Amino acid sequence: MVRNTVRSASTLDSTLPGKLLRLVFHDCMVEGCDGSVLLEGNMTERNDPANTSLGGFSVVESAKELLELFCPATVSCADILALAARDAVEFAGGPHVRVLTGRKDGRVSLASNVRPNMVDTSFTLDEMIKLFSSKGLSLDDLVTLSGAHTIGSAHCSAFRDRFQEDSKGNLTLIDSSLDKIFADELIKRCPADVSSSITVNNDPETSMLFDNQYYRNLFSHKGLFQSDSVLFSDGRTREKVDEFSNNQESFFQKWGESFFKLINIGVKTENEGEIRRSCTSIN
Ligand code: HEM
Ligand SMILES: [Ca+2]
Ligand SMILES: [Ca+2]
Repeated sequence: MVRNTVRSASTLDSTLPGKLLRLVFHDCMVEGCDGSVLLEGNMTERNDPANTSLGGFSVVESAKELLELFCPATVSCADILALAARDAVEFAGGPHVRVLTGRKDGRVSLASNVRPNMVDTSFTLDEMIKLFSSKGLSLDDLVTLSGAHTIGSAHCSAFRDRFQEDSKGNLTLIDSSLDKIFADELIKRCPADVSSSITVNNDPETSMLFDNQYYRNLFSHKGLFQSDSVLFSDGRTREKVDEFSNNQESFFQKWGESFFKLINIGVKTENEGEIRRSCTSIN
């Protein structure tokens, strides 16, 4: 049922696979993979600036409504999210990977929990390594999971820190790790006074396809975020980038392992959680 819901929604809206994949990442980093990111309310995780550009919530809710009709109180929102992200990757051309189920939904969702647990594009490699390892994710997992940026898009503000605005309102590149021609294209699409709704493809070459193009882009200095570029510029991660850019099979195989680790972070069982009736509020 989750699969069919994701398939039909993604056929109508091709931006959904990227949204669903990002959504599970933001769920699992905060309070574990427990659907905490789905809860609506005044001070919930969704209100933190890192989460205001998240999407795909309605797909999770549609799958939930269907499941509640056919097997009430059985499938958690946290499981739906993990399954939906897995299917989204597959529909975008990526590998099919296994997902275990049995996650309970959490009852806690606090905006103040997001900042200390979420990565930011301005992070150094050391900061990213530290945060990932606190979730049980290794350096190789970081390189592999960053490959998610082979699909989806980003708002102009997400990479604005790579440019500086002069007194006339013109942007200039201040980050030498970015290709100049690519930077000019980004400035054209995202001038200083750009509307906050404008987005740019994460992968300028194959934005709809889950492939290893992300790693090739890093080689040609076309990583969109500073946190992407650093994976190529730092010797500790460059070797994996090199391997994945030359060998899609190897990326797909490692993706299965790393994604499996991601969607099992801090899983709640038994009385640690519940099976929500609706994904946007606790029972
Ligand atoms: C390692 C550090 C990471 C940083 C700093 C980062 C940051 C970002 C930012 C700023 C955006 C753009 C959001 C927007 O403006 O709408 C984005 C998009 C995205 N991220 Fe990441 N991300 C990271 C890792 C990951 C991981 C591990 C995954 C999943 C496994 C992921 C999946 C995605 C996807 C699929 C999108 C596109 C979303 C869409 O199309 O709506 N990211 N990321
Ligand atoms: Ca969570
Ligand atoms: Ca791609």
